[in-house]
Amino acid sequence: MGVAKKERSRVSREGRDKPGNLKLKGENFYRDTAKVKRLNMYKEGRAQRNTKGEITKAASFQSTELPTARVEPNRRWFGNTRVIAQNTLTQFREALGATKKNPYQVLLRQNKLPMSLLEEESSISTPKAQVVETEPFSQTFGPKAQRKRPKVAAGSLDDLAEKTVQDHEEYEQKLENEALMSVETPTDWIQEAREAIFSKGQSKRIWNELYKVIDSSDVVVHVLDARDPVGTRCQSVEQYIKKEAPHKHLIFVLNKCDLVPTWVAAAWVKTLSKEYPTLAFHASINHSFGKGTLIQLLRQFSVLHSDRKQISVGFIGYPNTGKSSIINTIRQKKVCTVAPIPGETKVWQYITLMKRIYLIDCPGVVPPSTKDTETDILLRGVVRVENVSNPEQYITALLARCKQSHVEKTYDIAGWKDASDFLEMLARKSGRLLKGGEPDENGVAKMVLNDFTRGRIPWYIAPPDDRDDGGEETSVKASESA
Ligand SMILES: Nc1nc2c(ncn2[C@@H]2O[C@H](COP(=O)(O)OP(=O)(O)OP(=O)(O)O)[C@@H](O)[C@H]2O)c(=O)[nH]1
Repeated sequence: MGVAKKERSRVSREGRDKPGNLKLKGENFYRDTAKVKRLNMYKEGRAQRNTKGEITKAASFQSTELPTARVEPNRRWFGNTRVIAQNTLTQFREALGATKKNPYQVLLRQNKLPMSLLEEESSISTPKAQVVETEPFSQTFGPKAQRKRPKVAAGSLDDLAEKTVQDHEEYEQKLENEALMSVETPTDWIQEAREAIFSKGQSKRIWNELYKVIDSSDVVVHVLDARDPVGTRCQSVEQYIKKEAPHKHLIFVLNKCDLVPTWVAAAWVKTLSKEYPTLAFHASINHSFGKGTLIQLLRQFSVLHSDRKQISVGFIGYPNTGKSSIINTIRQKKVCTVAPIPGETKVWQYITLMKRIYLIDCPGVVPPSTKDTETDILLRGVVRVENVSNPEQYITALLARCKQSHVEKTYDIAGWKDASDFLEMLARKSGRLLKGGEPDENGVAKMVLNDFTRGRIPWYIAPPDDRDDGGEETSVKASESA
């Protein structure tokens, strides 16, 4: 019996209606043209060799005679091109550049404008040494080269030193930004050396929450503490927004203005307004300040984006600056949990302010920085004081930030020589003694630190002197009348 016949009888015996692997004559038995073509294509992929293994005919892809693979140029490619004169370009750059830099003006329809013409950065960030364009090759290189001295960026040693310092600062800034982008801190060795509690607000989880809030917001409200706006400013986050999401509006809200004299708040608003629109605020459900202005501003943003169904406003900033309190104040209701301890807000939270405006509360974040000491971090209120193991060591720095008369008035004591003496006097005055009459310096130091961060002791960082207009001065001074 032939193979085909055997196979057919096996298939019928097993009761199957389809033949097995064996090909039977009939339908699909012969290869059709398409299949033959495909099989030949596979075959051509290999080089043909003789019995010795030498290639007699190269595979098609190995052939040196390549077919012409050229896309024919088309006039339509250039149909959407405009040519503008140099002076028109300059006018455009001046007019739009001024508007773009002004924090109180908004550039609408950025997608429709040739924004790339405004930014000349690309040519600056990748400078090309256009040597051959400016001097012929023979003059620049080779045996007849006339060029002896290399052209360096700095003219003198001082210039070079200055440039090195500048480069170093830029490098540090870059590291910080990279850390921010990768949600990892570049300063792992610093983190390890520090107590874990001083790394609060820097965890991956918190940064992820921050990114979620930034991504979902059209307006980002950066909440600063009026007593120390520079210390509670997250510049790396600002730069991140400027670079990655320039279409989002960023504004500053200077909260806790009730804890500083009016002139200090006014001076800080003036200084910070040069960079971003800044509002002074006092968060309180019944006796607030700045609530109307903030709501008005948010309404203006919603009008600006009238094409959208709603806008989202994200509140970001250091822990304990009062983000949740501001939301409660403008909602006139306790919608977010507020506490005098940092890290109260754990995850982001959506709140409806009105039909077209949503608010988002974000946990407090602390940007990784190589410059901040543990004392700076503690006195900014980032850390829960009860977890600090040696609170006494920070009292010297604390006393240096406050005016002596205010501390005397707050605790009704006077004439201490140093921080330890101060703590002892305070412990005796308030009756906080340990067994055997020893003053409880640890407990008293924690109390003083809490009073400092919660505003019982008046203090503030002096705003920069308006006369020199430098915007850098942050010397520590105590308040005149808080
Ligand atoms: N004096 C004064 N205290 C304020 C003001 N705003 C907030 N606070 C206090 O600051 C503390 C922290 O407020 P929260 O609203 O919890 O701060 P937060 O920024 O949400 O804090 P995290 O949850 O850690 O991110 C609370 O004890 C508030 O009562 C203000 O304008 N003035």
